[in-house]
Amino acid sequence: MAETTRILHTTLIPSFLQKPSPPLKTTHFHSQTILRRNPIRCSISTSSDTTKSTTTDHLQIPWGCDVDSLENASALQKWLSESGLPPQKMGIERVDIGERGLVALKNIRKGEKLLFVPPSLFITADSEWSFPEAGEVLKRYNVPDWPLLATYLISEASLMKNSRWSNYISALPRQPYSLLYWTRSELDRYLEASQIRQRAIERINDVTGTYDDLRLKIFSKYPHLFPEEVFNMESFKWSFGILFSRLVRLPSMDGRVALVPWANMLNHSCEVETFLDYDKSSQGVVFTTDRPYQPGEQVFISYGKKSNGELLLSYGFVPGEGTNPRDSVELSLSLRKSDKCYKEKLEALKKYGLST
Ligand SMILES: C[S@@+](CC[C@H](N)C(=O)[O-])C[C@H]1O[C@@H](n2cnc3c(N)ncnc32)[C@H](O)[C@@H]1O
Repeated sequence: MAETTRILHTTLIPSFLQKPSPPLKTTHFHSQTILRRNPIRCSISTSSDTTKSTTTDHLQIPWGCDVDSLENASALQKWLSESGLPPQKMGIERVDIGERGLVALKNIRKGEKLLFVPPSLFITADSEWSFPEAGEVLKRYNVPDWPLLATYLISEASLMKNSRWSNYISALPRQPYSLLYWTRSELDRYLEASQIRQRAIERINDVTGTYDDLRLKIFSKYPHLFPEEVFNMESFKWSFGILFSRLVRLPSMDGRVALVPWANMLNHSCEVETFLDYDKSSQGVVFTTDRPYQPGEQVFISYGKKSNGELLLSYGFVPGEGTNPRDSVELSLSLRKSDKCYKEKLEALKKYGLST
């Protein structure tokens, strides 16, 4: 999966909303006459937990499915094989770790390459828009990959069956596990004394700020392309939640980021060290197993050597207690220049790779 922290800090925070190049001449939108968007509807929350939300109105995303639902899984698998995914040794099933995941249907050897998802099935910043004019506007404003992909996902999702990605989007969770859905009091209560609390607050602020920027500088100028009933804070929370938990960085494609249907169904295990990447020889996204699997066993990849806090921050889960050898906590140490052993302490810190 992509290293979201780095991506956010390099692409989301800088002021990406530069002045656009000369205005678009196109003002007629043929596609819109046949494609209809599905607005996000309001429902009244029945929750009695006052710590949860400051408002009783809860906006519901009309696309996707329940986080543990297999209802759209067979349609997804059928669509993928009709769209060029080769026959697989795994299938989507309910699993103990990660709710849904890929499970071995046959014996899988250690060192075997699996998946082979072709690039035609990737969603990237270059994917074709069902509303090409909307994509052109964002590109004229030089919107970077992450906010562009977040907007693209909402645009396609709102078209429901009319999007070419409808089978993929229908199988995405309606509410991905993500700290973006936690309220401030939940962050304060459950992440008290953890540095992840501050990083979560910053991330929530980044997402909110990105949406506000897009709305102010682009969406409000093109309401016919980006209606507020569809492109709003709730849908952005959803799309960023999907990107944080599913966007893959592909080292062999120059670090390109992509949503890779099917590969997206793999859950993380701290016990494996195999990563997704593009394989030039087979021209698809693969991973190589580093252990054998028997039929019925869940197949895992690694989302990276991350601490429990980092996994929670990006993917919304924490591995079972004591199962993550990479778990760590950050400690802030300070060293005063007036300390009479300042030089020696500094040397010692440097020796162990600790920065000051
Ligand atoms: C790339 S998706 C994997 C497929 C996902 N389980 C699904 O059903 O769509 C990443 C999400 O899966 C879940 N997940 C992955 N690995 C997990 C693990 N080891 N324990 C718990 N949840 C996990 C988390 O919700 C995470 O945000």
